[in-house]
Amino acid sequence: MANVRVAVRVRPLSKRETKEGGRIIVEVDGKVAKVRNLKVDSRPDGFGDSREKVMAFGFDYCYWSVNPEDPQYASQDVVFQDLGMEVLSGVAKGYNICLFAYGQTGSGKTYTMLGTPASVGLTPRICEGLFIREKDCASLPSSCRIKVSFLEIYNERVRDLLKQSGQKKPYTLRVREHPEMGPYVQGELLWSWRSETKLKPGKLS
Ligand SMILES: Nc1ncnc2c1ncn2[C@@H]1O[C@H](COP(=O)(O)OP(=O)(O)OP(=O)(O)O)[C@@H](O)[C@H]1O
Repeated sequence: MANVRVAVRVRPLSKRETKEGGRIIVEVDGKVAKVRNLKVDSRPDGFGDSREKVMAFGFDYCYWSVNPEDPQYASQDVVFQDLGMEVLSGVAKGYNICLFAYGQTGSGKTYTMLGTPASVGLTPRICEGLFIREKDCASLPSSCRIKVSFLEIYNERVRDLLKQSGQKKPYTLRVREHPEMGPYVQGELLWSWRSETKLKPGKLS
C-alpha cells in the first residue's frame, strides 16, 4: 500500500469571485477531479479551439465542499474521518506522519488545516484525537511519546507556527542536511507529551 495519500478539495466561490462572474470549473466524480477549460470555449472573437476541453486527474480523495445542501458535500468532519483518522492510527502505531497542505493563496489551506471555531479543521481535531487516544497508549507495553511541530513554507521560507509572540526565536528557520538523518529544519519548536508522566503538551526545545 502506498504510504502517501493525496486529496483535493473544492471550495465555494468567494463573494468577490461570484461578483466578478467567476464559475466553478471543477467537477468531482468519485476519486476523479475534472477541470473544464473555459478559456477555449468562451473567446468572444471565436478564435482558437472552441471544443470544450476536460482534463481528469485522479486522487486518493476528492472533496466537494461547495454547497452544504449538496448530497456529496464534504464537511470538515468528512475530511477528518478520512485523513485525520488515518494520521491518528499511524501515530498510534509509531509512524512519523506529515500532513502537508499545498495550494495557491486563497485556495483553502487554512480553512482545511485549522478551520474556524464554528467549523473546526483537521489539526485541532487531530490534536484532540491524540489525547483521547491516551487510553490506547496505556494498553501498550512501553510508554509512548508524541512530538508535534507545525511549519509553514511561504516564498521559499520556512516559518515556525508554534512560535509564540514575545519569543525571541526567529520565525524563519533553515533547512539543513544531516549526514545520516537527511534533511531537517534547524531550531523548529517541538511540542512533546509522554504517556507515563501525563504531562500536558509543552515546549521541549
Ligand atoms: N471548504 C471551504 N468551505 C467554505 N469556505 C472555505 C473553504 N475553503 C476555504 N474557504 C474560504 O475561502 C477563503 C480562503 O481560504 P483560506 O484562507 O483557507 O485560503 P489559504 O489557502 O489558506 O490562503 P493563503 O495561502 O492566502 O493563506 C476563506 O475565506 C475561507 O473561509
